[in-house]
Amino acid sequence: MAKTSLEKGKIKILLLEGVHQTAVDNFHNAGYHNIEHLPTSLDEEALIEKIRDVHFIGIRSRTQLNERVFAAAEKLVGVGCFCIGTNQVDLQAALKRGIAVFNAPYSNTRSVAELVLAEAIMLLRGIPEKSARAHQGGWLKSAKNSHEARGKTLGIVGYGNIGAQLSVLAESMGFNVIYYDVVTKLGMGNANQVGSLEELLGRSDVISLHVPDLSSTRWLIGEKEIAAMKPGAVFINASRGSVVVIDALAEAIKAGKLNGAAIDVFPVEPKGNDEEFESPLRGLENVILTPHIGGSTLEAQENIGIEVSEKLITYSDNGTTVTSVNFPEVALPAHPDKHRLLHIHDNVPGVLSQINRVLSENDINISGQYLQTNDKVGYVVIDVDKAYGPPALEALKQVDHTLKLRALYSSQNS
Ligand SMILES: NC(=O)C1=CN([C@@H]2O[C@H](COP(=O)(O)OP(=O)(O)OC[C@H]3O[C@@H](n4cnc5c(N)ncnc54)[C@H](O)[C@@H]3O)[C@@H](O)[C@H]2O)C=CC1
Ligand SMILES: O=C(O)CCC(=O)C(=O)O
Repeated sequence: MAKTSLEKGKIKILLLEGVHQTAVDNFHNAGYHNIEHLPTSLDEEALIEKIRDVHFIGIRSRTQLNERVFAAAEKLVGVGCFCIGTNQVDLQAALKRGIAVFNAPYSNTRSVAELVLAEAIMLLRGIPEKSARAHQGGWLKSAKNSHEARGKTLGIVGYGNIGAQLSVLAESMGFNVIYYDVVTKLGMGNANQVGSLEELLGRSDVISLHVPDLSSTRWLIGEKEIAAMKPGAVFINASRGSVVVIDALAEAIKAGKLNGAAIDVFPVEPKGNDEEFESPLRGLENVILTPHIGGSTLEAQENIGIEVSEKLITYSDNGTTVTSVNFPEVALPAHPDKHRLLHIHDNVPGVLSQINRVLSENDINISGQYLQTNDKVGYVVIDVDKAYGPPALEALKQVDHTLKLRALYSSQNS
C-alpha cells in the first residue's frame, strides 16, 4: 500500500490541459506551492512517467486516466476533473486504489446552453452555408429553408443540468420545448416530457443531445434514429462524441435529410491544438464544427478552477469527500487540536473493528468517528485526542483490506 501521510509542503499537484489560473491561486493561498501547471494533456507514456510522484492531478476532458496510469500513480490521493464529464477517468480503477475523484457538475452548464441556443438559430437560418459562400465571394440571399425560432419545436435529449437550462433559454426565444429523459423529470416553464426518443425525434425541428457518456448512450443516434427525424430538421451534439454514429450523420447531411448540424464533440478528437482534426463532416458547409469548446468560456473556466481546486483542497486538508463522483461522501466538521486519520478500505465486514482494536492497543482515544461506505469501499475518518506515532500508523496500514491510509496533523507531519 502506498504511503500517503502528507506534509503540505511535499504535496505535489499536477494540473494539465490549461486548467484556469484560479485553481493555481487557490492552491497557493491554501499553502500548496508544489504545483506543475501545463497547457496541454499528456499522452499515456508521458503521463505514466509524470504521475509517479503526484498526489493530486487536475485534468479536463482530454487526459485519459486509465488502469495503466493509475497503476503507476503510487502516491495519488485525488483527481480533479475540471469539467462535467468523468468518462475519461476509470472511476473503478481509482476507487480500488482509494483515490477520490471530483468534478464541477454546474460551472460550465450555462456556457453550453448558450452555445447550443445560438447554434439552433444559426442553423434554422442556414447561416453556416451563407457565411461560407460569402467568404468564397458568393451571395446566397434567399429565404429558402430559413425559419424563425418562434413556434418551432426544440427536442432535448437528456434533461439534466444543461438540458434544463437550455429549455429555459429556448422557451424565452419562442421555442416549444419537448424533452426525452430516462428519468421522469418536471419540465421547466411549459416544457413537456415525451415518452420515447422516437416520439421526440419525429416531432422536433431542432434536436439537441445532452446525455452523459454511458454504455447505454453509446451510439444512441444512428441511421435508424436519423431516419425517424423530421425531414429538414437540424441536429446539435455538444454532449459526447460517442453518442452519435458520425458516418450516419454525414450521410444524412449529404443526402439532404437534415438541413444542418452543429457538432462540438467527436468520436476521436485531436489530443492538442497541433494535431489535425479528421472527420467525415469536414467540408460540409451546413455543419458548424467546433473543437469541443461548449464549456470553454472564461467565465466557466474561472469558476471551474475555483470549484474543483476547493474540493481537492478540502479533501486534502480535512478529508471531506462531499460531491465526489466515485467515493463515499463524508462531510466533516473542522477539527482544531485534533489529529485525524483517514482510512480507506474494501467494504467487507470486520475492518472497522480491526481499526478500533489497533487504536485501543496503542492507547489512542477516539474523539469522533465518521463512516460512509459504497458498494465497494468504506471510508472512515477518525479524530483522535493525542498524536499517534509511527507504530500505530504502521499497524493501521497492516489492517486487512486497507486501500489507503492518510494521516492529517499528527505530531510527525503537522
Ligand atoms: N461540449 C462540452 O464542452 C461539454 C459537454 N458536456 C457533456 O454534457 C453532458 C450532460 O451534462 P449535464 O446536463 O450537466 O449532465 P446531467 O447528468 O445533469 O444530465 C444528463 C441527463 O441525461 C439523462 N440521460 C441519461 N441517459 C439517457 C438516455 N439514454 N436517454 C435520455 N436521457 C438520458 C439523465 O437522466 C440526466 O437527466 C455531460 O455528461 C458531458 O459529457 C458537459 C459540459 C461541457
Ligand atoms: O472544457 C473541457 O475541457 C471539457 C468540457 C466538457 O466536455 C465537460 O465539462 O464535460
